[in-house]
Amino acid sequence: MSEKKTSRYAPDLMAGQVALVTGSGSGMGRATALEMASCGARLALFARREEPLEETAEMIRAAGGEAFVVPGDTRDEDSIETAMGRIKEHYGQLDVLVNNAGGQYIAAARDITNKGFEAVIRNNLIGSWQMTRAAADHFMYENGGSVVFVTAISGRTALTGFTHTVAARAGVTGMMKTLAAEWGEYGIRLNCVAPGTIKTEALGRYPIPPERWKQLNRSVLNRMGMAEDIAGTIIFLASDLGNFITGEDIYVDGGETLHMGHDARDMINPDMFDKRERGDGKDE
Ligand SMILES: CCC/C=C/C(=O)SCCNC(=O)CCNC(=O)[C@H](O)C(C)(C)COP(=O)([O-])OP(=O)([O-])OC[C@H]1O[C@@H](n2cnc3c(N)ncnc32)[C@H](O)[C@@H]1OP(=O)([O-])[O-]
Ligand SMILES: NC(=O)C1=CN([C@@H]2O[C@H](COP(=O)(O)OP(=O)(O)OC[C@H]3O[C@@H](n4cnc5c(N)ncnc54)[C@H](OP(=O)(O)O)[C@@H]3O)[C@@H](O)[C@H]2O)C=CC1
Repeated sequence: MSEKKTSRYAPDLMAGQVALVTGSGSGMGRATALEMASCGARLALFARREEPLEETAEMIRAAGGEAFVVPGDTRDEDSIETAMGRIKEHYGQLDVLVNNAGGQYIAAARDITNKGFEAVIRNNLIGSWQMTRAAADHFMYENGGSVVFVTAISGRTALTGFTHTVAARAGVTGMMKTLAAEWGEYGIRLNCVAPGTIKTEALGRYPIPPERWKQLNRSVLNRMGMAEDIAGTIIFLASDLGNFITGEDIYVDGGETLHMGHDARDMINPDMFDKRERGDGKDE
């Protein structure tokens, strides 16, 4: 169930559409770009490092798809303007924007400086705003479109060690809802996908050995999330499948955020809750 799957949607689901995915040189961004290409979308790949983007583009081309690399930084207006201009020249249209780029560092709130807080807000909130505003200005006010933001589960629960990014992601969700209300009349839909703990290269950047992630994972589905789990939901929202969905915030966390308060399994007898063979009920 957890193995990587490709082409889960119809191969023409996104035919004729152009999609820009930020942070598409790795992790969820790459998985989304690959799967969108397998649905017939033509891709524009955006991140700071060109080499990983070229690798993604090569993977797409090797599978028969079309991809175009536009390096840039979501915090840098000039690089965004350049990217939009190049997309206009190359494809002449942009129908889907996935704001997936982001990142932060772990720190106790008492150790976060104002400069550090601002850096994380810039990377995760302001960057997403700047991309979205530019996509609307250049393409979507005129022709409509769909925007998906990748956030985090922090809208529903506290996430100690991440005060700055929780503030940024909650900001993205609020911004998304308000833009959805304002921009419906332009035919622009906006939604968020909030991932739980997802097994990507990024987890390797935390000071935790890989096996610890398995222990720390609170998904009720007994596995870690995969980049493809997130990609599938992003495509559902971005494509025509989500045609009447806007202003939504979908959690893809394997039930991670179901845990609130006490857990009886820690207090009573854990065996009571063990997985058991079920009878047919006749003798019970
Ligand atoms: C959401 C839940 C789960 C999420 C999972 C993932 O996201 S997986 C993704 C896994 N993670 C990633 O992918 C990592 C991505 N993270 C980053 O790229 C950076 O954290 C960034 C977003 C702040 C870069 O913004 P930038 O280039 O604008 O920043 P800069 O380098 O110039 O620093 C500005 C200030 O920020 C502070 N500060 C910065 N780093 C640290 C630190 N390690 N330690 C302490 N403090 C730190 C410091 O105050 C610094 O000022 P100083 O003291 O130098 O005068
Ligand atoms: N993995 C997880 O468990 C979770 C991740 N998230 C978030 O989901 C998103 C994807 O995560 P994941 O795939 O795991 O992470 P990755 O670090 O693999 O991907 C993030 C990508 O964003 C790009 N990026 C970062 N900052 C910028 C920027 N300022 N401008 C342009 N590109 C940028 C990076 O490329 P480059 O360095 O080349 O610019 C990188 O490829 C991120 O926003 C992450 O914070 C949220 C919840 C959980």
